[in-house]
Amino acid sequence: MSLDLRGLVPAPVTPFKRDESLDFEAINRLGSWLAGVDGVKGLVVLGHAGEGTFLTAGEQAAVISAFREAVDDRVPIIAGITGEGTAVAAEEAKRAVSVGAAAGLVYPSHGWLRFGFQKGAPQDRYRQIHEESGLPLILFQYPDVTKATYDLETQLEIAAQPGVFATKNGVRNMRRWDTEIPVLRAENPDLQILTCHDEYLLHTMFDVDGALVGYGGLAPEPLVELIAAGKAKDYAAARAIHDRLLPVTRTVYHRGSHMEGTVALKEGLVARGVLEHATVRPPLLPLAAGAGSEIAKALESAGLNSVVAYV
Ligand SMILES: N[C@@H](CC=O)C(=O)O
Repeated sequence: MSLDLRGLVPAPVTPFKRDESLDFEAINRLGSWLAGVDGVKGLVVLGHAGEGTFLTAGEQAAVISAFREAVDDRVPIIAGITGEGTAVAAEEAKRAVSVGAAAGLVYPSHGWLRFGFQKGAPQDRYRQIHEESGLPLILFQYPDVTKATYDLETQLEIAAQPGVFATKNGVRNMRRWDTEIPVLRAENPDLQILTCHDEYLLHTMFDVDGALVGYGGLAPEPLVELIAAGKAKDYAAARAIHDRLLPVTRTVYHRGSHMEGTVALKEGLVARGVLEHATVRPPLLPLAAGAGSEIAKALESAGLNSVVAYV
C-alpha cells in the first residue's frame, strides 16, 4: 500500500457561506494552506469536523473534488465513509473514488452506537466496502464508552484484511490503549497507527506513527512538532508543546461536547484568517457570545497567529 500517513493528517472543517452553502473559495484557502505545512501527510475530509453527514451525496463529492484541487496533488485526500448500511457505504466509497479520493476512513454503522453489533459485522463492512470500491481503508476505533468500539480481536481481523492500511484510534481508555496498540503493531507491522485523541494528544503521542485529528486543521504547525517529539521519545519537548497548546485545547476541545469542537475549530480558523465566519449546519449551533474571542486569545497565546501570509 503506497499511502504514507506517518505524520499529521488533519481532518479539516467544511467551510460554508453564511447561507450554509459550500464555500469553495474558503475550501481552497484551507486546503492549500494545510497541504503546504511540512509534515502534513494527507487530509481526511467529510469526517466529524467536516460535518460530512450533514451534506448531500452531491455535496460530499464536490467537497472531495474541491479539496483535491486545493491541495494540487501535494497530499492525498481521504474521504470519511459514513453510510449506515454497508451497501450504502460501499456506494458512498465508489462515489468518493470517482472524484479522486485516495482512501476512505470507515465509520461504524451509526445504530451500533446504541445497540452494539453482531460479531463479524464490522469485518464484513470493511471487506464489502473495499471489495466494491477498491478504496484503501482506515480502521476507525471508536471510544470504549460507546457500543461501536471494537474489541482487540475485531480490530486484528479488520487490520489483517486486504485494503486496510491504517487505524485511527480514539479508544479513550488507557488500559486498552496500553495493551492493544502493541499487539496491533506486533501482528501488523505495516499498519499505520494514528491517534485521534484530540484532547489527549500528549498522552498518546509516544506509541504512534502519526495523528489523524480535527485539531490538525487548526494548529498543524505545533502538532507536526508534537508528533516529531513523540517519535523522538522527547517527553520534555512534547510536554512543552502540549503546555503551550493547552489554552487552545481547553477552548476548542474541553467544551460541552466533542461536536461543539467543530464549531470552535471554525471560530479558530476565523482568528487565523482562513475563514471569514464560523457558519455551521444544524444540528450544530453557534457558540455562546464571547467564545470566538476566547479562542482567538488562546491561539494568540500559543503563538498561532493569522496564516493569511502563507495562503
Ligand atoms: N477526534 C474525534 C473525532 C473524529 O472523528 C474522535 O476521537 O473520533
